[in-house]
Amino acid sequence: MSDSRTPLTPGVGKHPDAAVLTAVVKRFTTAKGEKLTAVDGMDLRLRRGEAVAFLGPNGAGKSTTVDMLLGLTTPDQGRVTVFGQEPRHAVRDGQVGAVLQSGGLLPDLTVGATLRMLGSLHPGADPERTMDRAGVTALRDRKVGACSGGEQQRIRFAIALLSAPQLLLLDEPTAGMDVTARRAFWAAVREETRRGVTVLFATHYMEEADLYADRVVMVDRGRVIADGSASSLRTAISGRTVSARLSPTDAHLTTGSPLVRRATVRGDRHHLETGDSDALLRLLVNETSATAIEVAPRSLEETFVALTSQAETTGRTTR
Ligand SMILES: Nc1ncnc2c1ncn2[C@@H]1O[C@H](COP(=O)(O)OP(=O)(O)OP(=O)(O)O)[C@@H](O)[C@H]1O
Repeated sequence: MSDSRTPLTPGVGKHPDAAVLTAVVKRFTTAKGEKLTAVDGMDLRLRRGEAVAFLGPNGAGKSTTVDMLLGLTTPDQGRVTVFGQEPRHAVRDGQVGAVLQSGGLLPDLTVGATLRMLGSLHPGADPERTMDRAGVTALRDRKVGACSGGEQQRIRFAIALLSAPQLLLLDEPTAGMDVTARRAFWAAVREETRRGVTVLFATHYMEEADLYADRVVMVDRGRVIADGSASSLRTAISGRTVSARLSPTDAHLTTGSPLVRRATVRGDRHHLETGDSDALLRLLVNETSATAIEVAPRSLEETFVALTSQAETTGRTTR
C-alpha cells in the first residue's frame, strides 16, 4: 500500500532536508554559441513537509533548477542533494515524483492502462488508489489523447504519485486547467503535504503561491531574490505608491524615512513606494507641506518589477 510504504533507501527517512542547493551555477551555450547563465549561485534548502512555491518571470531559471533536482542535468558549480544524496539516486529510489511542462504521455493508452503500466515499474505501487488520490478515477477508461490539457496534467500528477515519493516537483502543474480543476488539483496536493510530502512548485500565479505554499521563493536571473512565507513576502512586495509635490527639504525628509522603500521623481511629483501608506500619509500631512497627495495601489507586475530592480541594485533578499 503506497501510503504506508517506507523509504527504500536507508537513511533517507532520517534526513532533515528534502533538498539542498548550495551555490549552484548552471550555464548553457545558446544556438549562437554564447554562454548563458541560467542559474547563478542559487542557495536553497527545502525542509521536509514544506510546500514551496517557486515564482519568477520567464527564463528565471525555475525549470533548470527543477531539472537539476531531478538529476536530468548537473550543475557546473555548486552542489545539489536530495534527501542527502545525489538527485539521480533519490529519483532512482522513487523518492522524487515530478510533473514537468513537457512530460510525454502515450495518447492511445487509456488512463487506467497508463497508470497500471507505469505502476508496474514501482514495487508496491497501487494504480487504483493513486488515480483516486490524483482525482483521475473518472477518466480511467478514456484514452489519454482524448483527455483535455488540464486532465492530462492531472494524469501526469497521478504518474508522479505512483512511487509514493517524498518530494514532488511540479513545474507549472496547473497550466491549462480551469478554475475548478485547479482547486481540485491543489486539494490533492494539499493531501500529499498533509502526509509529510515536500512539494516544490513553479508557477506564474501569485494567487497559487499565496494559497498553497508555506513558503515562497522568488527567483530572477537564476538567483533567489526573495524567500519567506507568503504573508511576509506579500507584505514585502505589496504596497502602495504615494505621490505628491514636495519641496526639496520635504523630499529629503520623506525619502529618508524608513516608511519609503523606493522613491522616484517624475515631472514635478515624487513617487514613494511604501508598505504602510497610512503612516506615510500621516507623515506627509503632519510634518511636511506636501501638496496634491495621491495614493495608488501597485499591481503585482509593478511590485515584481520593483522587487527585481531592488534586488539588482542591492542584492538584498527578503526573509
Ligand atoms: N538546454 C538549454 N540550452 C540553452 N539555453 C537554455 C536551455 N535550457 C534553458 N535555457 C535558458 O536558460 C534560461 C532559464 O530557463 P528556464 O527554463 O530554467 O527558466 P524558467 O524560469 O523555468 O522559465 P519559464 O517560466 O519560461 O518556464 C532561459 O534563458 C533559457 O532560455
